[in-house]
Amino acid sequence: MANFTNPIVSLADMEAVTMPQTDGMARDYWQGGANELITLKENSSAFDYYKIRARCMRNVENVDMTPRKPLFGKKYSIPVGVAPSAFHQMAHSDGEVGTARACKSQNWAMGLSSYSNRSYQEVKDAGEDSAVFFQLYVFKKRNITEDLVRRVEKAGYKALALTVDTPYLGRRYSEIRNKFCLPSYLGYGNFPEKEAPDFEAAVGGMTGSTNNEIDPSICWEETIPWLRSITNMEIWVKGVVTEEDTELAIQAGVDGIWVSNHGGRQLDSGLATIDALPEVVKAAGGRVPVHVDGGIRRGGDVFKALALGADFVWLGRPVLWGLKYDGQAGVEKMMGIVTEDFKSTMALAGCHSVDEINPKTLVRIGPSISKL
Ligand SMILES: Cc1cc2nc3c(=O)[nH]c(=O)nc-3n(C[C@H](O)[C@H](O)[C@H](O)COP(=O)(O)O)c2cc1C
Ligand SMILES: CC(C)CC(=O)C(=O)O
Repeated sequence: MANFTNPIVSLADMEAVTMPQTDGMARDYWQGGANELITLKENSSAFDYYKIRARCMRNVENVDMTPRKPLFGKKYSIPVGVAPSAFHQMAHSDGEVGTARACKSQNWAMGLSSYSNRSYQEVKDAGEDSAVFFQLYVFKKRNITEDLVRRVEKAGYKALALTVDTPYLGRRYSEIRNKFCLPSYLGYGNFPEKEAPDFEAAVGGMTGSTNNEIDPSICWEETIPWLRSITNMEIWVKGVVTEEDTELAIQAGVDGIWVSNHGGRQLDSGLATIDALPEVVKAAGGRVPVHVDGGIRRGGDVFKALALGADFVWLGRPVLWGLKYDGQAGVEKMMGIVTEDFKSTMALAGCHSVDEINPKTLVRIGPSISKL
């Protein structure tokens, strides 16, 4: 564990103490985003436009944080999970296995990145019922993708989270400037040696080319039916932010929608996800579950996303801060902070259960959103 003197009481504290002790290349990779970081910053700041309408005198001695609906038949502790992010061994030698152990011990759900350092099998063994989503990038070499999908299904993952906001990597200036590359002692856990994706070459965005390039031609008509033809896992799409794509996704037969802008790492100047969420929830109309990630750092942020209709929310960067802080124990500490903060928000807002967190518990102030 790094040497920290002050108690860590918020995720902001955890970020503040871990980042200065993180090697520059890793720090830029985790903290960075696309272009001028407008969407990255607004993902968090947009939460402040939503204010909670607290009810009082409601006997909140007991507060139940269990999610509204089970996820893949399981009741997790809280409707908050670990979003898939690449290369956890840059934060701690246990990598994604440490993350998975924390998820299992705290009964949280976890998504694993295609680009994990530890393998999908090691993570499944460590996380068991917590390791549910396998985040999928479809590669130009479809045989590599197909083989991977079949292997993760056999390992027991419940769903693919097909990332649909990354036909090319966003232009992340810090990664381009410092020529981001995976340290040579780390590997790509999910691919046999000869098929390892060449991520470094993709860092230039559209100008890059990779060994296993992400396929920019994926589309509703072709890709969802193709995935259906090769797997019985559920197929979710991660990166939908509009009502139009919500409808197309449902028409294509997806099992769930994950509202995301990749933590502001892809298209800059896209809407903050908390602002995109209501239109997706409305368009989905209860036909499929809707999850969201992006900028969630406080119990109040979780509350607001649930009030706007999300069934579940996911955390990206805070997991890396936790891993950096103290491996599995650091991730558990991060989870403890979020849990405590969410419980406190529910109680102070007068909600006994997640079911009571609905749009009436919120108002939005500040600049309004209108379509042109
Ligand atoms: C360092 C890093 C790596 C990521 N890698 C992936 C990835 O491999 N696949 C993916 O779909 N999303 C990836 N994401 C995006 C996350 O899944 C998630 O959408 C985002 O981090 C949520 O925003 P937050 O970090 O503000 O919580 C990554 C995010 C970060 C910060
Ligand atoms: C290896 C990358 C493609 C992982 C990713 O999605 C990201 O860095 O945002």
